[in-house]
Amino acid sequence: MSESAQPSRSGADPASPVLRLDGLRKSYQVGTPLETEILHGISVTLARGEFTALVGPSGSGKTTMLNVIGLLDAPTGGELYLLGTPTRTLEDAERTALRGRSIGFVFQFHHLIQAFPVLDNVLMPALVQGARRTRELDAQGMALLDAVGLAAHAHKRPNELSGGQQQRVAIARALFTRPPLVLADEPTGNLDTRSADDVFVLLRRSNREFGCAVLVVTHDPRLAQRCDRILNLVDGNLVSDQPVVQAPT
Ligand SMILES: Nc1ncnc2c1ncn2[C@@H]1O[C@H](COP(=O)(O)OP(=O)(O)OP(=O)(O)O)[C@@H](O)[C@H]1O
Repeated sequence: MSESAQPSRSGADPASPVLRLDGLRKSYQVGTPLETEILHGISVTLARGEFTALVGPSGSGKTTMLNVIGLLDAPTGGELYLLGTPTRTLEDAERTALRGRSIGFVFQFHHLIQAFPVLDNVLMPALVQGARRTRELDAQGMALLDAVGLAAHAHKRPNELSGGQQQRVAIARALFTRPPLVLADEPTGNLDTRSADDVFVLLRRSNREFGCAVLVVTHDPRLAQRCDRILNLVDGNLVSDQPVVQAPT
């Protein structure tokens, strides 16, 4: 995998943490004038290259937090710094551009486009940012598919692959633009134990070899223990932030 590794293309200040949340709040309007607050002022910093689990009971706000961090949903209070850039006051176009070059997403349901071959799915983040389809781009996609062990499947449709293989394609897609931050929302939630392990190992390897910070939501304590750090969210509050002491591998 390291052959195709490249430095981050974000161009942001390399000294700043990849992510800093400062009193982040998120409310939803559930009626008029009823508003319900889901995230109650979260402050946390993720260093570059850190591999962090986000755990917590169902309904505690993990997906909400990931969506806000991913600039898919706007916070209602506090500030979110991505690579040192405060994001609250960004215009939509600036926010979209920052998201595109800084964040890779891996969801529980991989959201691959079934109408396109696997390789095209991997290239998609670059294509939607306006990259031209060239041989070089294809070669980069193939190198990444090779790295996730799926080069032989490049020209198949995603639904010809197993669930675990499709999730590995989704990881290759998330890594294609070499984002400094990868957000993964229960990426193994839909997989059997063995495929879940494979996907997790791949995320870990990507983190080590590409140097991207990974924030992964998981309900699986076994997987959380394989991260560098565990954030525990309860009722929209960060109640603990613990380093994980790794057993030697
Ligand atoms: N668009 C919305 N409008 C109103 N309330 C919402 C909205 N999205 C989420 N919520 C509420 O926010 C709370 C947190 O939901 P969220 O999906 O973030 O929790 P979670 O920790 O990811 O849960 P799970 O582990 O079950 O996926 C829930 O009470 C949910 O009903």
